[in-house]
Amino acid sequence: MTSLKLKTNINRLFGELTIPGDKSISHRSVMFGSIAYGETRVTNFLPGDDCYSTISCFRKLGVTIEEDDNELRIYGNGFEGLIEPDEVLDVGNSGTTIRLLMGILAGRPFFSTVVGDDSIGKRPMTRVTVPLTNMGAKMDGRKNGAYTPISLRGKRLTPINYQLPVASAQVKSAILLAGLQADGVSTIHEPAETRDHTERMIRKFGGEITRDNQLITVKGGQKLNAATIHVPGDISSAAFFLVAGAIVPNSEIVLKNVGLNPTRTGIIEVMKKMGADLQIVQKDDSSFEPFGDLIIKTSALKGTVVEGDLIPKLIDEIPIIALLATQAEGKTIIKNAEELKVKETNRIDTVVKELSKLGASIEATDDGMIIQGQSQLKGGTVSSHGDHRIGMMLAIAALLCDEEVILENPEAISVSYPNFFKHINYLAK
Ligand SMILES: O=C(O)C1=C[C@@H](OP(=O)(O)O)[C@@H](O)[C@H](O)C1
Ligand SMILES: C=C(OP(=O)(O)O)C(=O)O
Repeated sequence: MTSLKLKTNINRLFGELTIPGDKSISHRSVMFGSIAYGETRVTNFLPGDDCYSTISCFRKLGVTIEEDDNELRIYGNGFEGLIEPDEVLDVGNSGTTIRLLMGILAGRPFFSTVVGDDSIGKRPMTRVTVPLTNMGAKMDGRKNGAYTPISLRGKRLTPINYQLPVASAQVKSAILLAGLQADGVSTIHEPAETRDHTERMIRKFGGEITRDNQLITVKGGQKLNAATIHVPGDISSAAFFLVAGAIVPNSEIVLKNVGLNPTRTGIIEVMKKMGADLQIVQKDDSSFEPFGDLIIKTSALKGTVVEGDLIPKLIDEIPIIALLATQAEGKTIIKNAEELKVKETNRIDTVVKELSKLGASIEATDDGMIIQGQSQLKGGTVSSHGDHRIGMMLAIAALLCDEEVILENPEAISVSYPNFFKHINYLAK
């Protein structure tokens, strides 16, 4: 494990950034390219570790995937084109890869084993193994099938009518990918709307899927055809610079080509409610995923409450929203966010622990956190705990610190944003 001296005490952030490709959409472009027929071309694919884990798994399943500087090309032969892998499928640190992959493998008539790193080994898998087993797949794993390694033998699947016990796009997507292989029509009811990239991908690849309020319906046996995908920038990555621009004095940042799918824009809603000087310009709704440019300027912020159906629309942004709240006037309360406990780390614990070290006034609750605003942040040694979003949040916090800040395990950041430090250095020039 290495450590890094972070940039501190910054007077201003200024300039224009093009945000790298969306992680959720990049994963799905490889998966759908692999289960469709023909040559899928993907531009602005995120070159993050998690997305390379997805590519590596599908190569082991027999799919030819070529990559050069500008483009990814995936040569799919339908679900039937996937073959039994000779090796275990290693998803690294990626929850999205393992859960969606299991949905695909559930319907394939061969044996496979999925594994990941230590963090993946602690994340719950029953949420996908239960519905997929109900559809007919055979699966087993450590602790009665709850944790990796998990072995699977896919089967001919029966459709399912399923009420999701948690608002999770990964679980929904795993069932949809299995549903596409089932003998009949499956329905999924989600307790709150979650990111809908899988639904949009099904349509983009020529399939049909319908939604009526929180009820989603998909028919098995549809043939998907290759597509040309341009991946918009990741709003979850843009979030770090939206917050940085709002809290570092005298700043103005333009963020280009940011994905603005309404199931992902909770951070914009919250920042506007807190009083952020944030504008959306050049919005383009004509593509399968909307995108646009964002302008953020230093802002006078006030505390807020973040809760309820908004949580799934900003789940990955909560660590950076917590930092934002340390600079707002008054109290911010984050509730109904217990899902944070089962991410790359327990993000309630790691956010509270690491921001407290820098002098923030923040306490953990059962389902979120309470933050008292307007703290002067100081220096210290902090850790990403191997969680990319915690590492990036701490690097943005350091910009406000007037003493030295050392970040342990900064490498984790390459999971979703390999150029992150380059982008900070560019804006803080
Ligand atoms: O479907 C996806 O691409 C994702 C869904 C979310 O997870 P959950 O489905 O577990 O909420 C999110 O936290 C993750 O970063 C990506
Ligand atoms: C939770 C995350 O990803 P995953 O679940 O794919 O590991 C994330 O990127 O914040």
